[in-house]
Amino acid sequence: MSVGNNNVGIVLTLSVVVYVVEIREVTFKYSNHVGQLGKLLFELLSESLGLPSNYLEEMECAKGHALVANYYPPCPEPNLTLGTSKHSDPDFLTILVQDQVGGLRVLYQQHWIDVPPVAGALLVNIGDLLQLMTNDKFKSVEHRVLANKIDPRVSVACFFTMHLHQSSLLYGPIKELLSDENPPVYKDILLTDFVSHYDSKGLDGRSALSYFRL
Ligand SMILES: O=C(O)CCC(=O)C(=O)O
Ligand SMILES: [Fe+2]
Repeated sequence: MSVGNNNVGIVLTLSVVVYVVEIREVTFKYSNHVGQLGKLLFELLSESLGLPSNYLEEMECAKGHALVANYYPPCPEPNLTLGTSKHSDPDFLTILVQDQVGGLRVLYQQHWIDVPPVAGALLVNIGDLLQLMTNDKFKSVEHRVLANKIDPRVSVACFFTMHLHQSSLLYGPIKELLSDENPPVYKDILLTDFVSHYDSKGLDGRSALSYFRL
C-alpha cells in the first residue's frame, strides 16, 4: 500500500472515530433531556390523578429509561412486511420522536388511525405498567408501524422502564385511586413478573396486561 493510501486510511479512521464520538455525545445529551422531560411528565400525570406530584417518581417510574432507534427500510408492498407489529409498550411511559415519513398507527375503537408526523413534536404513549397502576384510567394504546413504499423511516423511542434495574417494589393499582366503585382489576406484581411474562409471551399482538387481571 502506498503512503498516499495510508493517509486516506488514517483520515477515514479518524472521521469515523469523530463521528462515533459525536453520535455518543448527541445520544447522551438527548437521553439526559428526554429523562428530564419524563420526570416532568410523571409529575403532571401524578397531579392529574389527584396524587402528590412526586408520587410516580417515588414509585421509580422515571428511574430508568432505554433509548431504542428504529430503522424501517422502504418496501414496495408495505402490507407484506412487518414494520413493527401490533403491540402496546411494556413500560411506564414512552416518548417517541419520528421523522417526516409517517407510518405509525394507533388502534382506536377497533380502527387503525394514522399518527401523522408533526415537525418538532414528540409523541407520548402511556405504557402497560401505568395502565396497571391507574387501574385502567390511563390506557396503554396499541400501535403498529407500516413501512413506507419509497422512503426509509427512522424513529427513536425512549422507554421509561425498570427492565434493566432491580426493584423490589410491588406494582399494582394505586390504593388512593381505588374505591367500592373502582375496585382493583389487576394483581400487585413485581416488575420481574411482568418482564418474564412479556418475554415468554413473545410478540403475539396480545397485551401482556391481561395475564395480570384479577
Ligand atoms: O417507530 C415507531 O414509530 C414506533 C416504534 C414502537 O412502537 C416501539 O419501538 O415500541
Ligand atoms: Fe411501541
